[in-house]
Amino acid sequence: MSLYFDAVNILTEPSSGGSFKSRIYSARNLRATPPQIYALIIEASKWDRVLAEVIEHADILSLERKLNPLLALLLVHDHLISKKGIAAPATHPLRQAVERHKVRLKAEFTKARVRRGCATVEQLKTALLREKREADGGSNFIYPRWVRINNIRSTFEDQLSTTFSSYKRVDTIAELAPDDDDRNSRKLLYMDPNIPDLVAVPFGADFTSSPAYKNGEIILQDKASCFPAYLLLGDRGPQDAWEGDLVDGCAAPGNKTTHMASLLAKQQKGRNSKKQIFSMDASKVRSKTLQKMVSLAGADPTVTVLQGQDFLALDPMDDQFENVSGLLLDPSCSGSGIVGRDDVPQLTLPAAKASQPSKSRGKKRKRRADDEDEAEKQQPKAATTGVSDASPSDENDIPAGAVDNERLTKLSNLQARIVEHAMKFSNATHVTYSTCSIHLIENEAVVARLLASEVAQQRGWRLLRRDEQPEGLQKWKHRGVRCDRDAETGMESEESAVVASLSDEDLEACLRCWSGDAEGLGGFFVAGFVRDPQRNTIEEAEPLHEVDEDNSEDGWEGFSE
Ligand SMILES: C[S@@+](CC[C@H](N)C(=O)[O-])C[C@H]1O[C@@H](n2cnc3c(N)ncnc32)[C@H](O)[C@@H]1O
Repeated sequence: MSLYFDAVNILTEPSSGGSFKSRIYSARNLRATPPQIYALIIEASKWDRVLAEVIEHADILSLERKLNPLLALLLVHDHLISKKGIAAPATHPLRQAVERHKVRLKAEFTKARVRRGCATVEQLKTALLREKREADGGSNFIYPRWVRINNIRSTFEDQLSTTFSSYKRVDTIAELAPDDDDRNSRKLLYMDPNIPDLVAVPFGADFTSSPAYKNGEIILQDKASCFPAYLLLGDRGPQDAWEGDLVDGCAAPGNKTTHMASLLAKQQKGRNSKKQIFSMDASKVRSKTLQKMVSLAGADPTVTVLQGQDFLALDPMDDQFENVSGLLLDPSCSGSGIVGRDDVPQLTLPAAKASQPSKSRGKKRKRRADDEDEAEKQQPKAATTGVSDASPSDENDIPAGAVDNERLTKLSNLQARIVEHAMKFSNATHVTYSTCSIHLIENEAVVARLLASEVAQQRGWRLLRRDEQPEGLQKWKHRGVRCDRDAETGMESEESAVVASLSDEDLEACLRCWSGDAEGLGGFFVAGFVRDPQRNTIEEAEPLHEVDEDNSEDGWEGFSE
């Protein structure tokens, strides 16, 4: 019986990140084996819609007060579908609670099959998969697994002939959508047309035990997160490779730093790598992850990690940074673009019934205290389960969730300060600013503020136009918006509280990603700034990093540890 309680616990506890399978395999205090629990949940999720119907029509939740909807669904699954039946002794009270109703359950199961016009149980299984797919909204909302090939340790061609050698090429993201029950084992590969060295595979693909992943030859990084480094370093080759130093000012856990290092390695093929990237994070704890990622990617010769370094406390006039020409800024944001891409199966549960006098009430039964108490504790949490909170992406330090206007304003103030600071580096010519937020106040509005700022005006910073962007990004069609988008309809909202005062050309220069469309991404924003290196009128710049007490985020959880 512990199998069913373990499965219920796994499905109802909050997500702690990682794939669903890895969470089961790393869970503590399980009494059943992880393969048994995983198989039960995956199998039950294929039949959930019909089982919910059967349980409701047989009315067993009213009759058996020890059962809750999720537990009933798992038990009835094994009772009706599994060859071995319920994995518990025949005398177990919960097994009896189901088997007492076996005639009714079987009759309702047959009726549900006939209602769907299926002659056999096999046909019913296929019909249910189709129903589930349609209920999931078809193939438009695909979040594949994005894999970036790390040029420091490998090449695109090497990976195609090793890690992905058994994968079949597909031409669209939609083809990566689950169209059968075997989604985790299908080996399909989509080559991304916008970002070099990036591929997508079906979400369930697990590389964590592959040599390429363990050796840092491939890095699991979402497509949108690859925009900033590519926007900054572009399509250069050995002839016109990036020459100056680079700064990643808000770098942990290090996806964009290692992407910059990979792009440099590709551009500088054959030449000795030298320290060229200063990568830092204000959080000491996150800096440790940053250092680990840099080492795993083989980027130590190129990257100097400044652990626990506040970017705002760097002196842009320091000799150390004299050769810095490009800066990538991906500061803390609301994370409102992060999508919950948990692969936990979504189970449709039978409706819970108000407890009615049970047939078994009053009968003296040997009490199985542990199991029965546990069954009572495990009350249903929702009509469907397996929907855990969107876990924060590793990249974002602030968990996604409701954010109020005051908080958004504070965030945008800090974001603008960080990019303005970057614009002060004496020989900087390129800066990128990005967020995984969908809010205009953190995106186009920050860009508008930056363009109007004193440092941008004095030093001639302007946006990198669409026609100047790397080829792959010029092709990207989702551009800046003037008003916030309505979360429901996706249309620009006329009532948007913030309106970005940017020209059409400036909006074209901004790149946006949206969740819920056919691109397979979450919400993301990035803009590149450039300036003419000859224009340099700010040597006597204002004092550094004056903390504005009103807007100070120092005491605010999320930025500091
Ligand atoms: C969105 S995350 C960066 C993700 C990272 N760019 C990547 O791609 O893996 C923002 C990071 O900025 C750091 N941060 C925020 N303010 C900072 C500051 N003033 N100086 C340095 N790091 C800062 C946070 O600690 C957090 O790790």
